[in-house]
Amino acid sequence: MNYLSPSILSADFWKLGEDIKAVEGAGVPWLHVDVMDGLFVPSISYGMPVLKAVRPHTDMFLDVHLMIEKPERYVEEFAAFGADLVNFHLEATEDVKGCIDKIRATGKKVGITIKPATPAEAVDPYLELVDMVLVMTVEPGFGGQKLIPECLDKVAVIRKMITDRGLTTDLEVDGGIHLDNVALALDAGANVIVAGSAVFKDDIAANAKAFLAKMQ
Ligand SMILES: O=C(CO)[C@H](O)[C@H](O)COP(=O)(O)O
Ligand SMILES: [Fe+2]
Repeated sequence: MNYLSPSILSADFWKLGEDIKAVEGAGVPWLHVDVMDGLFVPSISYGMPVLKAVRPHTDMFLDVHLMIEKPERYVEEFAAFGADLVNFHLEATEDVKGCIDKIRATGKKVGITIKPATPAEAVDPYLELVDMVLVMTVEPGFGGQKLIPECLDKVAVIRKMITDRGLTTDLEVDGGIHLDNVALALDAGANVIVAGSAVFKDDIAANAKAFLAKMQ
């Protein structure tokens, strides 16, 4: 099953609710929430208050991408504020297993994320423990960047690991995905597609529907 997860990082925060309703109305199942701390990545986005504000107004699956140092400090709070899945970066913590366990204990789904320079093999020891692997296809920190094509090779490697072990782990790509390259990501083995700047511009519902049509 394929899922589109539009990133609200590129939404218009003056009318965030309206932008979210546009994608929900188009039939989009997931929503991607990027949290940046200005330390793990060079920018600061938003955090719990935005998640808390959005949660009561949508049934979409809230896919939270933590780009923060020592995520174990906050994963329980993000779960409590309405995340359905909490993704954290392997590079951001010295205790990956402990962080997975903390998220698991909240009853929410667990995702692990790797930056472009981190090899696919880094996820190997955790594959049985998580619901999703997120492969960054740009350097985390900003929306609107260009896809790094080599990252799709890692997607193919991780999809093979998942298949070989008989797992049902979701595999997400994030960064620089547009209508003209989404097929490459799907072909590499991704089944969850994040798109920010390609969705939250002009006619948002039409953009979302165009992605959904390419993802069936
Ligand atoms: O995690 C992210 C940035 O660190 C965003 O989810 C990502 O960049 C989405 O934006 P776009 O589709 O415009 O590249
Ligand atoms: Fe993201």
